[in-house]
Amino acid sequence: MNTISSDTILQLEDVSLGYGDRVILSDLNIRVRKGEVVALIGGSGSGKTTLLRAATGQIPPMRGKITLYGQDMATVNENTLRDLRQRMGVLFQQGALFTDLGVFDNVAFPLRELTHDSESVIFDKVLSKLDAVGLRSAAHLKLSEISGGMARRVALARAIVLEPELILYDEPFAGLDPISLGMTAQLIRETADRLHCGSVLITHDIEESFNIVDYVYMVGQGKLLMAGTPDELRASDNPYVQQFLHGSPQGPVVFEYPDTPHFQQWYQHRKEHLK
Ligand SMILES: Nc1ncnc2c1ncn2[C@@H]1O[C@H](COP(=O)(O)OP(=O)(O)OP(=O)(O)O)[C@@H](O)[C@H]1O
Repeated sequence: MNTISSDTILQLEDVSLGYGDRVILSDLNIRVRKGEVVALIGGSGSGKTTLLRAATGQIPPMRGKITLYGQDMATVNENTLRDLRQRMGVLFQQGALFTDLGVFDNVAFPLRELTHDSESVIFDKVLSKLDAVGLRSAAHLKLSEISGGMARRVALARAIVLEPELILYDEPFAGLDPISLGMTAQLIRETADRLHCGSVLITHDIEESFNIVDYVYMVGQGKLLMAGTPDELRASDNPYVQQFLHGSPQGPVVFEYPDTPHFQQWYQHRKEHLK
């Protein structure tokens, strides 16, 4: 039975993810539709970046099925995977701009690499995307001449310049001042509405993201803790959800990295050497 509806862009069905034999997240059921902005929230080390890696085909699921644009990721070959990735924009946590290229050329890079657009088309597209992030008049600058927050906005312009069908944002609000933060949130919403693309937003910023997202998936304790609209999460009496939403240090959210046999092995080994 095909469980994918035509407007579904990304779907995870009963997916477990991890590295080697260590399971990080299990039994994930997630769906992102066209035009929808979805937030992925959870504590540090809960597996959010791991989930993004799985969605982009960088790591295979240990169990379950990941479908992107209707294609089962487990069955696609390298060429198809490359095509699928081209229809996807990713804004990584560390903006990952090319330091030897200036602002304009960084945003132009995907167009020059992946399209046959003429330089005059590229000129218009890049300036329009820089305009969208408020940096049109910074097009001529070198990366060494812009601030960290501006660099993140350049990275955002680059992530949307190909007008992708799915955009993955890894902590787009990190390191932004309150004005840039609000502007970036609005831009993410407007981009989704205008391109009718799906958007996945990894974030710790509950307040800002809840203003613009349609749906929230909250991960923790190795699983999906809750899925729902921002209002449903706010109304939830799940203690983990409440602790996370209110940023309380007391509660079920574990701050400590979990003890593992690998750590114990390393610890004993080190101790032996100290004797
Ligand atoms: N390449 C890897 N190999 C082995 N383990 C990894 C690897 N990458 C991440 N992990 C482990 O997977 C777990 C989840 O990490 P992940 O980066 O997905 O968390 P996160 O929710 O994005 O965290 P943060 O909010 O701190 O960025 C962590 O315990 C981490 O140590």
